[in-house]
Amino acid sequence: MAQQQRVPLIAGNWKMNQNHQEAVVLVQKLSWVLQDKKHDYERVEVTVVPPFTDLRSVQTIVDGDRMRITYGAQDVSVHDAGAYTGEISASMLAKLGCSYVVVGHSERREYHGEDDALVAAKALKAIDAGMTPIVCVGEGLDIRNEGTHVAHCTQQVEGSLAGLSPDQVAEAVIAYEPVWAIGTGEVATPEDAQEVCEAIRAQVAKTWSSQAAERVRILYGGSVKAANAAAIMAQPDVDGALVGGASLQAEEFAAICRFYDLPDLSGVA
Ligand SMILES: O=C[C@H](O)COP(=O)(O)O
Repeated sequence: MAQQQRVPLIAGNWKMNQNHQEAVVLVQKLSWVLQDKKHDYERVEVTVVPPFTDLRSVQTIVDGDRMRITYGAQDVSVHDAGAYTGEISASMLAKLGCSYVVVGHSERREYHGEDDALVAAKALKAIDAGMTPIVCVGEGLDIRNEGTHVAHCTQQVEGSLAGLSPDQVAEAVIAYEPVWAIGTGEVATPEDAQEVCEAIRAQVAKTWSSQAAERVRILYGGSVKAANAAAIMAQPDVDGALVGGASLQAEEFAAICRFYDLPDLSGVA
């Protein structure tokens, strides 16, 4: 399905890296590099997803310097307030100016036992607070080797967006991240990324609406670098990237954000 009016989104998930002082330096550097290249944020949206402890500092620098970079959080509580030690509510994140909240990242699913129902509840909390959830799905190596990865991912989409209306799904972001490609240097081929992103869009059309399918942005994540971004982003159902390791280097991340300037090296031996 053609990309049409979907504005690509490049999101940098810093994971548990960068203290609040380092965060300010990294955001400033990213902004400078993009400014230097006259980056058009209407053409490609750029967001960073720092640890919770950095958000206030990132908010201050983004607002103070009137940056066009947006930012988000890596997780959110399903609870609104109260005795939930260690949890952070959606309203707290909204108050910090977060535009996005990543939910259901494979590291949350694996290390914190999060299932699709919890992920859907978190997505709804983010939406209720005025933020956009980036809902992550993806298969492990065993499922990929079995060849059932498409069914696995479409089922995860069904479960992880359960309860959202077609309009809410249209405004959401889905990230397809094959677990075997995260932080391993093992990137899925552009065709692998397209296969699953296309199937996810078809599933959204079937379960929600064709309009939601046309509007929802679907990102690819897993060892995205400047060297492979152009080929991945050229796929018709890939609307951006969720970038981990490479988002910690301002120059590299800025190059990914400007993927349309990069050569497509996929055919080069
Ligand atoms: O959220 C980001 C993904 O887990 C990808 O991480 P990576 O780019 O380091 O493979």
